[in-house]
Amino acid sequence: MDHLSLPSILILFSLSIIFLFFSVSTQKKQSQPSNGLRPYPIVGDLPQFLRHRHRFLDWMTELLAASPTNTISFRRLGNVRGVITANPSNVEHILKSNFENYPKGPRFIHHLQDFLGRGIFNVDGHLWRVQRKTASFEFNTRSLRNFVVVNVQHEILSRLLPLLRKSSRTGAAIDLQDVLERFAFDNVCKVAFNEDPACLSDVSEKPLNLSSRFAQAFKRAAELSAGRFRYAIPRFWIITRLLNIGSERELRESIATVHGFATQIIRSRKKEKLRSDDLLSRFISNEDNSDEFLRDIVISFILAGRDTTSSALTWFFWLLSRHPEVEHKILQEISSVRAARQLGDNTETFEFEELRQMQYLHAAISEAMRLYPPVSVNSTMCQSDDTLPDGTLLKKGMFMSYNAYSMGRMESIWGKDCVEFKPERWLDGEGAFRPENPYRYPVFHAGPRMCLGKEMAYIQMKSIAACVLERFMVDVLHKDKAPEQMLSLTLRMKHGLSVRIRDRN
Ligand code: HEM
Repeated sequence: MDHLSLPSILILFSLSIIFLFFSVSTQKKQSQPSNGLRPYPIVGDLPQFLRHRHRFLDWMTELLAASPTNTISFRRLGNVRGVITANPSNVEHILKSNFENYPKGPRFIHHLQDFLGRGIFNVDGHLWRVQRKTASFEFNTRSLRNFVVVNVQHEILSRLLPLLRKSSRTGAAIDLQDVLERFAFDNVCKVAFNEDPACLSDVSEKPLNLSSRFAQAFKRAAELSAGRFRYAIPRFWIITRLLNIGSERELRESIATVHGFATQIIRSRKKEKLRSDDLLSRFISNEDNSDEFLRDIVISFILAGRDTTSSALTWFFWLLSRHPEVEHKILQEISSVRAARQLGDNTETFEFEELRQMQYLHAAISEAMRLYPPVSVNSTMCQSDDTLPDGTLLKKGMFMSYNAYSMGRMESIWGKDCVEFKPERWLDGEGAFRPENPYRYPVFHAGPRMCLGKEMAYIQMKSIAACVLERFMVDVLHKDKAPEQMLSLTLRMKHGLSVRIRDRN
C-alpha cells in the first residue's frame, strides 16, 4: 500500500463500491439457466465464478459433464461472453478446420504484450507464421535434440542428483515442485540462449549474479502477467498500470530486468559472432531480425518451456506416491533398459534411444498429464460469427476456450474409469505406447499451433523420472490429501509438494 497515492485509493475504492453494488443488487434477479450457469444481469456469471474459484477446474468439469454436448456458454462482467468446450469435434473445429477464425485475439495478446512483446506465443497472423516456420524447422533438427539431451544429462548429474543425495542424508523435507521448476528454468535458458542461471545450484554457495536476478525477475513477471487474467473485473489492471501502482509497478520493474538481461546477451552474441546450438544462435543467423524481435522470441520460448514440464512432473510424482504398482512397473522397465546396455557403457543417465524404449514410463507421464494437464484451459477469440459442430452459435468477438483438464475427465472420451490413474490405457497388446488423437487429448494443443517442444519435454521428463526413481524413494508427505490447485499460466500445486527423499539402496 505504500505506493498508493490518495487519488488512486479513491479511484480503487469507488470502483469497488460500484462493483459490490451490482453484485448485491442483482443477487435475486436471476435469469433463465443457461447450460448450468445462471447469469446475473450486468455481472453475468461472475458471482458463480467467484464462489467456485477455489475449485474452478472441478466445478467447470461438473458443468461440462452435465451439458449434453459437453459445451457451456458464460457471460462475465461488461458483457464479455464466451463458450467453453470439452467436446473433441468442437476442439478440432477451432484448432484445425476453422483455424483462421480463432486467433488468440487482441485480449489475450494485450494481457501479455508488455512481457512477451511480439514473441511466437503472443502473436497471430503473419508474425506468428514467420516465427513458426523457422522454429519448427529448428525443432526438427537432430542437432537441437542432441543439445537438449546433453544439457538435461548435465543438469541431472551436476545438480539434481547431488541435491537429492544431500537431502536423503539430512532427511529434511524439500519442496519437489520448487526443485523441478528450478531445473526446468536452467534447462530452457540453456536451450533458448545458452545461458545458465544456475537456479538449481546450492543457494548457499552462490552469489546473486546477473543471471539469477534474471531468473527471479522472470518468475515474477510471469506470475504478475498471468495475474492480469484473474482480475474479477476484466481489464481493471489497465487502471493500476496507468497509475503505476501495486503489482503493476512491480511487473514493470521485473520486465525491465528481464528485457535488459536478454538484450545484453543478444548484443554481445552478435558482436562475438559465436555460434552454438541454442535457439538464439539459430535465429540470429537471419540478419533481418532486430534485437527486440530476437528478445521477444527468446522470452516466449523460455516461458513456454519453463513451468510446463515441472507442473507435469510434480503431479506425476504425487500420483505415483498413491500408486506403488505403477512405480514398480516403471522400475522394472528401467532395469530392463539398463540390462540391455552394451558392455562398458556406464553412463549414469540415459541416452535418447534408451528413453525411447521406456514405453511404460511414457504412458505413465502421459496419463498424469491427462488428469493434470499443465495448460489446463486455453482460449481463442471468434473472429466472425460461426456455428460449432455441436450446433453452438458463436458471435464475433466471443471467447472460445477448450478445457483440457475437463476433457481428461470426460466419460464420453475415456470411459467409466476416466478419473482413475491407469497408464495401461495408453498401451497396445505388445506394451507399445499408442498416441491419442490430439483433439481428444489437447494437452500439447493441436493443429497448426501445436506445441513445438513436445519431444524436448518428454526427453526432460523421462530423464528426470528415470534417474530419480532408479536411485531414490520419494515419500510424499500428506499424500492422501489432494493438493490444492493454483491456476496460473500453468496448473501448479498451491503449497508445493513436500517430500522426503530416501536412498533406494
Ligand atoms: C509438458 C510440457 C509441455 C506442455 C504440456 C506444453 C503445452 C503447450 C500448449 C498447450 C501450447 C499451446 C499454448 C497456446 O496456444 O497458448 C504450447 C505451445 C508452445 N509450446 Fe509447449 N508445452 C510443453 C513444453 C514445451 C517446451 C519444453 C517447449 C520448448 C521450449 C515448448 C514450446 C512451445 C512453443 C514455442 C509453443 C507455441 C507454439 C505456437 O504458438 O505456434 N513447450 N505448448
